[in-house]
Amino acid sequence: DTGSAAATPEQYDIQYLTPVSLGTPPQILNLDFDSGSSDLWVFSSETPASQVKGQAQYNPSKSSTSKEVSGATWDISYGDGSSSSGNVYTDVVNVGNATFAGQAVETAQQVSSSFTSDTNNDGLLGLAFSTINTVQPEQQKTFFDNIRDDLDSPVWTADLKHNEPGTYNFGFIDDSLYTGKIAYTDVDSSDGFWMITLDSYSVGSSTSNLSSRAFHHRPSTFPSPSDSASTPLTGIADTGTTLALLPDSVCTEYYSQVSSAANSQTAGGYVFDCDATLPDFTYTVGSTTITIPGEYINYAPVDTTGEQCFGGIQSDADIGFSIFGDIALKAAFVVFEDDGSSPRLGFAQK
Ligand SMILES: C[C@H](Cc1ccc(C(C)(C)C)cc1)[C@H](NN)c1nnnn1Cc1ccc2c(c1)OCO2
Repeated sequence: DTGSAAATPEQYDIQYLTPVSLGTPPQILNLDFDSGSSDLWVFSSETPASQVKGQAQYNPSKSSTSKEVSGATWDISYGDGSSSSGNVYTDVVNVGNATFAGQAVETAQQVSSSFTSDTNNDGLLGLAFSTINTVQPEQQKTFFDNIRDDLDSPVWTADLKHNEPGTYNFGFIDDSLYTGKIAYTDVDSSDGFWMITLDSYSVGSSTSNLSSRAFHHRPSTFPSPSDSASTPLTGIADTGTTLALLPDSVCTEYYSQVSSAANSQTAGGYVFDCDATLPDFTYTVGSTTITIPGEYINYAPVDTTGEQCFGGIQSDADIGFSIFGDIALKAAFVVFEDDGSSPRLGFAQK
């Protein structure tokens, strides 16, 4: 079995939505595939009308293959402060022809305001590890965990793009979607996330890290480029988070290259003049180097004046690990591989 479906970005690539077919006859909902959470939940006939603003709703009573999971409930809170909760059914779920008949479909009886106001997002499809699924009393499996054994290969891949549709594939690696080699790194799934350590990162093209003076005249206080070029970054690969949330030291190093940048309390992070030229951000996984073009890091205007823009790299303070969100992932072809025992992440240029 294999599946292939489009990942279409909302404005500013704030999230990517993918059509999913639920039930019999098929009910199509556009879901946010989220490798940083593990619940498949949807707006439903059970969501109060006051909390629905244009979203498509899954109606289990209109599906001949839905079964209520008696006594089961779910309740999830996300790091950005949003939340949702409700009941659980099983039904046929089809993602680009990869199909599982008894997938847990969590129907929302409550969603927080940020979900209500996101009119095109009909729910989330979790692709982190099933150990952090929130259904009680019996935890449910993610779509990938359910279909893994039926897939030609125990993988799913993300080819997210900047301001244009990309692709989520299940069960196969499409060699036409990348160039060079896929470099793999081991995943620590003990917290339920695709947690990895990137071998190094660098800001701008390496020469921009050097002082303007000749190499051998660099004063000893100047941060040697090797400081960042061999510093590892530990974090989670999270298709459901828009930005790259990185350590304060990395943010400081990055925005020190942007003369108009400031860390704004009011804006909630680093902002700069919208006409600023931003340096690239490069990270390496084994022998593969991924470069995020500076223009991707000019994320979006802070307000309608369009003078100040919000950075795509922000601080991971208070989270406890970095989050390699869409800003970092859309520059790469990413392979999420899990044979059930030793999960790995692969990165390739494209
Ligand atoms: C935020 C998303 C989950 C989500 C996606 C979309 C939405 C809207 C549709 C309403 C736009 C809300 C929520 C993320 N998914 N792994 C997540 N789920 N749990 N933690 N994270 C990542 C994190 C963690 C901490 C942070 C953060 C982010 O932003 C600021 O601080």
